[in-house]
Amino acid sequence: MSIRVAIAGPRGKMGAEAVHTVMKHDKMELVAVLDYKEVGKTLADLEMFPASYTAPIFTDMHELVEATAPDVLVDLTNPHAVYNHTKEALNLNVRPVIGTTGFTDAQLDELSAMAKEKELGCIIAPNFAIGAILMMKFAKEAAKYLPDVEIIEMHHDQKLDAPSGTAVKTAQLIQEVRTSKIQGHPEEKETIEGARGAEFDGMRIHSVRLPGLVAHQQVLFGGDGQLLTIRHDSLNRNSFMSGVAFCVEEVMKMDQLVYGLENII
Ligand SMILES: NC(=O)C1=CN([C@@H]2O[C@H](COP(=O)(O)OP(=O)(O)OC[C@H]3O[C@@H](n4cnc5c(N)ncnc54)[C@H](O)[C@@H]3O)[C@@H](O)[C@H]2O)C=CC1
Ligand SMILES: O=C(O)C1=N[C@H](C(=O)O)C[C@H](O)C1
Repeated sequence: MSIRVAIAGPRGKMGAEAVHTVMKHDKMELVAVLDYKEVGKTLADLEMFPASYTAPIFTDMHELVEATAPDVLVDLTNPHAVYNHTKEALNLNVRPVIGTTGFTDAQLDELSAMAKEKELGCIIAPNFAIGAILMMKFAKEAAKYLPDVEIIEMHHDQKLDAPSGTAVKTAQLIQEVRTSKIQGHPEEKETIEGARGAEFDGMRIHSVRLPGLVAHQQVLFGGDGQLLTIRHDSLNRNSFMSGVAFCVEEVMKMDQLVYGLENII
């Protein structure tokens, strides 16, 4: 039996890749897509997709679910839309696989409680690329020994949220093992606001946005006379697609929310 998949954000950079991934997958069926405005009746009406892509386009999640009964909703939209999409999907007994970043801690807690109550799988993955998951795992390990750390994340200049979901997740994983400390000189002062980056439990996170970049992060650890750099580069959005397919299959076996692929690989 195929897994019935719906995708929110099909015209986006990630959404379009995910459409191709699901269409090519022999265990999945793309039953519908969700957009925020009327752009056509089916994907085939859009120039960017071939005529064989006949999944209908909806602008309302309730109508989409009623008409096409998806098992899974993959969301690749934006930080403003994703929370409501996730909530609506859970309410309609559709399992969310969320790649969109920008959740608050309170939203994650609320969605986790909802998924638990409904006994429904839900994956919120700040990064689907296996190399990025390994970077985060290695950074967590390194922080046990080298607690002075700064994160530099670098993305394309169309990105809406800063810091990236991956940088936040990396800092949270490091926080689990690192003795809390304020870094840098105790009396340091910024002469231009923001010069030292965002502060997370004493760590600093720096966000670079430039055309030409895709998604890159380095985690720098400083020690006595030494520097360790752990770096990951996504060179294209195909780097995320095996993770998307993995999550769609995995979420069908789950009955609660998981935040971060490091918990299930
Ligand atoms: N978890 C991961 O591995 C990755 C996550 N991302 C995240 O995925 C999200 C999307 O990234 P991109 O594709 O680069 O952005 P994008 O801007 O290219 O695409 C977003 C799409 O969502 C659509 N959209 C906006 N509001 C909507 C709504 N209410 N309903 C349906 N569609 C809506 C827009 O029309 C647009 O086509 C971002 O939050 C980004 O951070 C991006 C890359 C990898
Ligand atoms: O917006 C992006 O492009 C990406 N967003 C995710 C994030 O915020 O970490 C994942 C990846 O870095 C690409």
